[in-house]
Amino acid sequence: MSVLITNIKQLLQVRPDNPKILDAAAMRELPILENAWLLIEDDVIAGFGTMESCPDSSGRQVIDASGKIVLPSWCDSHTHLVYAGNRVQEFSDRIHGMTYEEIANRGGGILNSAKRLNDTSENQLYEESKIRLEEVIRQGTGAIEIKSGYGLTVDGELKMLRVIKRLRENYGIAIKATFLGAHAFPTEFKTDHEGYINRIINEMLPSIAAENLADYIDAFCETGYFSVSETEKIIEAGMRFGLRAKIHVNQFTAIDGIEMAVKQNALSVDHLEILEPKDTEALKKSETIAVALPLCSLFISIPYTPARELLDAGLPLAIATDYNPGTAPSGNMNLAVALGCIKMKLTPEEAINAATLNGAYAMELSETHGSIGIGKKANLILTRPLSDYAEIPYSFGSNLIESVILSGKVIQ
Ligand SMILES: N=CN[C@@H](CCC(=O)O)C(=O)O
Ligand SMILES: [Zn+2]
Repeated sequence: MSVLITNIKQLLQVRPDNPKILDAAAMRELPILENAWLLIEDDVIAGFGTMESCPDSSGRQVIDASGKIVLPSWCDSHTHLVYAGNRVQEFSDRIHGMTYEEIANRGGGILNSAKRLNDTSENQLYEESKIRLEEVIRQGTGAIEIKSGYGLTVDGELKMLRVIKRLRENYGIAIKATFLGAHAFPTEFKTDHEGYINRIINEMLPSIAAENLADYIDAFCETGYFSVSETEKIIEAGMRFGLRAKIHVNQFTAIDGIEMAVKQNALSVDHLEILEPKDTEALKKSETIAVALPLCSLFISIPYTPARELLDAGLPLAIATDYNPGTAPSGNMNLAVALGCIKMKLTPEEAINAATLNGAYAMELSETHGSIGIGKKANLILTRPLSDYAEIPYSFGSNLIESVILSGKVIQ
């Protein structure tokens, strides 16, 4: 199958040299082609250029993109999209003044979702999750990471990861799976951390590896959750099974988890709403990327990741949604990009780079996703007619997407 997109007003993120990551200096630039064409053969980008060199359209499906913008699909490197039910009751409780921490302390939060999930069948969980996946695809996401972590039992974690596997098999979107058994301590292990960590290491990890269900390992490294040394133990165990770390850290407190994660060569450290100069120092000269989650900051009213501090230190940054029932019940990357600009003071160029190529890096997908280049996956967003790409974060409440292309197939 061959699809030719013509008369593209602005083709964004054109990087023929196919870089794998963009540091702060590179993030300032968003290479574009004006009045462009793009050719898709099967599921990959086969060519692009300006309209003077547009290839013959005969025998090809032609999409006229006059006035419209084309960009690579969003790469959402941090989600918990597989979950059961929702937490609307806690939403009301927070509106009435309770904090996330208070709700968690009375057995709500992650443990609430875990109870629901363990009472839900694998089929039901798949049906609920696929609705969310289909929605984020329509919102322009073309590569996504999905975590487990609402099972907290061997069966529950396996159930979640099998659902992620089924989603990967049934949809054209790239999906990476992360094992997050260390999301919270189940009530029965509240005073027996070692017992639960042993269960993660000796029971969950071997079963997951036997079915090849995970790409990465994660832990919630936070005061009241997993300490730095507990997190390190879990990372090391994951690495023995070939799972590199992506770590929840510095969401509420800075406890030196970033330094440890960098030492363990984590792929990403995610959240970072609370950041100290030593954390930024630790990230320099590392291959670990910082991932900001602005929808979480918006939804539970916590600080936004100080993106300018990270960029001023020369570091690369990715933006993701954190789609989950408790702190960010939305997988809308368009909104995450807009908040990156409005609340984190990123320029539109920086925010789009953070949500495409750097997001792909945070899933080890930047070879194939996140920019326009020959041979890269044909996962694209086509906007409705716009004056300029800066309208994408500017018109933050509007749906600017006219259609998306996933693995070369046009989805309206
Ligand atoms: N902080 C840890 N995990 C999720 C929230 C989980 C939940 O509340 O269900 C997050 O990234 O914000
Ligand atoms: Zn998260």
